[in-house]
Amino acid sequence: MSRKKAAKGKAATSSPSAGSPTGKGIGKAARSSPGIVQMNGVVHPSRPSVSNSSEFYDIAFKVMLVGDSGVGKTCLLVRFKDGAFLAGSFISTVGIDFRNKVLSIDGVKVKLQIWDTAGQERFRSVTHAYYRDAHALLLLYDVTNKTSFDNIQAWLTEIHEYAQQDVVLMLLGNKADATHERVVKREDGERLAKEFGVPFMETSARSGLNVELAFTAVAKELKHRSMKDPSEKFKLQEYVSKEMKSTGCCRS
Ligand SMILES: Nc1nc2c(ncn2[C@@H]2O[C@H](COP(=O)(O)OP(=O)(O)OP(=O)(O)O)[C@@H](O)[C@H]2O)c(=O)[nH]1
Ligand SMILES: [Mg+2]
Repeated sequence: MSRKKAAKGKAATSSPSAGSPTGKGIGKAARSSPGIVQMNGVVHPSRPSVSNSSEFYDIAFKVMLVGDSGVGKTCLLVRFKDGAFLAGSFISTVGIDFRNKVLSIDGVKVKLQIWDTAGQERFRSVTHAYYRDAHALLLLYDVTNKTSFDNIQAWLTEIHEYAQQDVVLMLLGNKADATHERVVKREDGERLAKEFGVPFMETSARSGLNVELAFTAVAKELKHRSMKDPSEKFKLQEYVSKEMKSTGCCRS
């Protein structure tokens, strides 16, 4: 399998027309710059990147982070990408942003292009434009914020409306480290996820709990789907449950 070179992540604009992950935007990017084109649900680079990144990859996918403002989407991405926690004052995302990360999954280099959306209502129309090209969605709520949990149903309705039917979806209850402020029990998250048939785990961008696992599980599922190898059976829900059990509740 030939290796492609990953473009380095950089801030995107709040307008879908520039650096857009939409079909239209991709087409433009692929023509005018080292970009990406979409084939059979898998994103391939149109040609080797000329960016300053040295990371090669075999297959690439788009993953979108969604959920209410303040649930920790940006912090989760920064924790995954840089292994750090963005402490201090809360800077709400404007429009949309993205970062790339290449993971090695069973010997295959899987590039995740991770889109960090703005949770604020006023940017919702921007987010809508990006859904259709997402291969996976990580839907977050904040275990210390009941409203963010109650809004999950509305997010799921929106996902049904705008995302691909076969999008890989996972529910994450973030800020699991905040024991004293917790208002949503883990069982409540589990119940909701079961009701909607989506894999679930609690995470913490602060401690790193399950952050790697969440992205790896999604990358494994996407890689499995794209390879369509019948000898290799992979079930996202089972993988998540097994990984969670093997490390108790609290893998970091
Ligand atoms: N204790 C704790 N705080 C967190 C965690 N993740 C994020 N935070 C805090 O929650 C606040 C919001 O985090 P962000 O990542 O900016 O939230 P967001 O979902 O990106 O918000 P928008 O960009 O407005 O949609 C910040 O003050 C973070 O420090 C976590 O895992 N634990
Ligand atoms: Mg943000």
